[in-house]
Amino acid sequence: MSETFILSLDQGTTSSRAILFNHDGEIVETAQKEFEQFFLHPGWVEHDANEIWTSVLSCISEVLRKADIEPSQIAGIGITNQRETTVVWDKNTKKPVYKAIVWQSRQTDDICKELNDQGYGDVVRSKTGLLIDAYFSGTKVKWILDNVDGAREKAENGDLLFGTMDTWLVYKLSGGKTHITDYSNASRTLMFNIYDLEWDDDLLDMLGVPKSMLPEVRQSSEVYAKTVDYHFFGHEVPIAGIAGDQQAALFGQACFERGMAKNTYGTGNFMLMNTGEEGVASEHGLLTTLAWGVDGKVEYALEGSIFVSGSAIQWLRDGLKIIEDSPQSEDYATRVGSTDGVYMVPAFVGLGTPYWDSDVRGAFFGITRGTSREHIIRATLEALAYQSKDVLDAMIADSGTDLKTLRVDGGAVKNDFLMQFQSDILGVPVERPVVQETTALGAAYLAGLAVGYWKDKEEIAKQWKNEKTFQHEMDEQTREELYAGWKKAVEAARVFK
Ligand SMILES: Nc1ncnc2c1ncn2[C@@H]1O[C@H](COP(=O)(O)OP(=O)(O)O)[C@@H](O)[C@H]1O
Ligand SMILES: O=P(O)(O)OC[C@H](O)CO
Repeated sequence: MSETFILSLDQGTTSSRAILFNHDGEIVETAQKEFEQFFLHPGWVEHDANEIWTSVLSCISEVLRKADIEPSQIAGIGITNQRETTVVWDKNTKKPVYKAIVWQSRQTDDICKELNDQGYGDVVRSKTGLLIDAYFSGTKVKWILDNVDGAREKAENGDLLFGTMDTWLVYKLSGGKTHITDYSNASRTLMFNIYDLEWDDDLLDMLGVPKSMLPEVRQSSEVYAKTVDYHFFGHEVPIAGIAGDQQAALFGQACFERGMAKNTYGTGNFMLMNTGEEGVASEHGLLTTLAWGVDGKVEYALEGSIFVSGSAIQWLRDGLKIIEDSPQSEDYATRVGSTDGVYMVPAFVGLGTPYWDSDVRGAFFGITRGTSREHIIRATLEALAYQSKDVLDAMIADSGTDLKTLRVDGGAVKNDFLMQFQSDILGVPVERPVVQETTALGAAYLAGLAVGYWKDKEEIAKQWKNEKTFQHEMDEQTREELYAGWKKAVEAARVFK
C-alpha cells in the first residue's frame, strides 16, 4: 500500500497554505498563496472570502502536484485559520454579502463603545471570557447586518449564514452541505458561552444576531464532512480536524499539560497557556478561551493577544523602506550593542493585552541626533519582546505559576537576535522546535487523531523536537532597567491620543 499523509490547510491573515505531513509529523511539501488586503478606511482591514477560497484550492492542487501524490493518499484534512475574521453569506446563492471583516479591523469600535457604555462588559466577560472589543466576531456580524442593504431582513428570514474562515472553508469544501465550527473558533465570537458550551441567547439579543445564522459547534477532532469529489479528482477526503490558529499551535507544540505555554510571532503575537479542564478568569487583561474539544471533553487556555508584532517588521520594510526583507532586521539590529535608549511602541491599531486601549497609536521615544537606522530597527524588534513580557507577567499573576520554558513558533522566530533578547527580557529559556509550522501541524494532529492516523496525545508529544534553546544571559538589573523604560514609553504613548 502506498504511504498516506495528512493535509493541513492553514488559512492565515496574509496568506493561505497547504502543508502535507507524514506519520512522523514532518513536513513533506508545502504551497502558499498570498491574497489582497483591503484598507477601505483608516483602521479597517477586509478580505475577499471568495479570493481566500480560491487561494486555498490553488494551494491544494499545488501541494499535491509538487509532492506527486494521489488524493487517495490523503488520510484526512485538518483546517486551521485566522480567528474572529467574519464572513456572512447567502445560503441560496452561496455568495458572501460583504467582504470578510478581519480580526484586526477597527470598524466596529463605535459599536463596542456603545455596548460598553450600556454596561454589558461584565456579562460578556463572565460568559465568553472575552471583553467587548472590535477584535472579536460578534460586533462584526452586527456591523454587516446594520450596514449592508437588506441584510438584516434576509438574516431574519433565515437566509444568511455566519462563519469564521474554518466554517467558510468546510462549507465550500463540502459543496455547501455542512455549516459547522469547532469549540476553539466559537469561543472567539463573543456569542458563545464557554462554560455552558452553547450559543448564548442574551448575547445574541445584545448584538441583534438571529440564531439561525450560526454554525453548529463541534469537537476539534472528529469527521465533520467529506470533500465533494471534484476538488480532489474523484476522491472524497474526510475533513477531520479544526482549530483556530493559535489554539492549533498550542496543540502542535504539544502543550498538553496544565501550565505549558507557547508564543506565536506572526502578524500579531499570541501567547497561550494551557489551564486544563478549568477556565481561569483573568484579573490582568488576559482572555479566557477554549483550547480545544478532544475525546468528548474541552480544555481551556489563558491568552494574551498582541495585535502588531511581525507586521511592525513589515512596516520597516514597506512603510519606512529601511530594510529589504524581514530577515535583514536581524543584521541591522546586531550592528549596534543597544538601542541607546530608543523605544518603539507598535500600537498601530491600539494595544491588546494587557492594556486594551483601542485609541493609542504607535510612537518612538528617546531619539537623539545620534539615532541611526540600526537603532530604529533594533528598537522595533525589542518591542516585540517587551510586549510578550507584559503578557507573561499577566499570565504568571493570573495562574499563580511560574513558567519553566516558553515554546515559540511563527514567522519571526527565525530571528535569533529576537529570540535571544526575548529569553533575556523574560528571564526564562525560549525553546524553538524543529517544525516551526506548529499551527498547521496542530491541525494535522487533530485531524489525524480523528481518523486513527495517530493513536493518542502521548504519541504526538513524543514527536516534539527541540531545534534550539535560547538561554537567558542578561543580568537582572539590566533587565529591570530596560523593561522599566518600555513601561514608561507605553504610558507616554497612551497619554498622546
Ligand atoms: N527573520 C525575521 N525577523 C523578523 N520578523 C520576521 C522574520 N521573518 C518573518 N518575519 C515576520 O513574520 C511575519 C510572518 O509570520 P507568519 O507566521 O507567516 O504570519 P501570519 O500567519 O500572521 O501571516 C511577518 O510579519 C514577517 O515580517
Ligand atoms: O493569521 P495569524 O497567524 O496572524 O493569526 C491571527 C489570529 O488568529 C487572530 O486572533
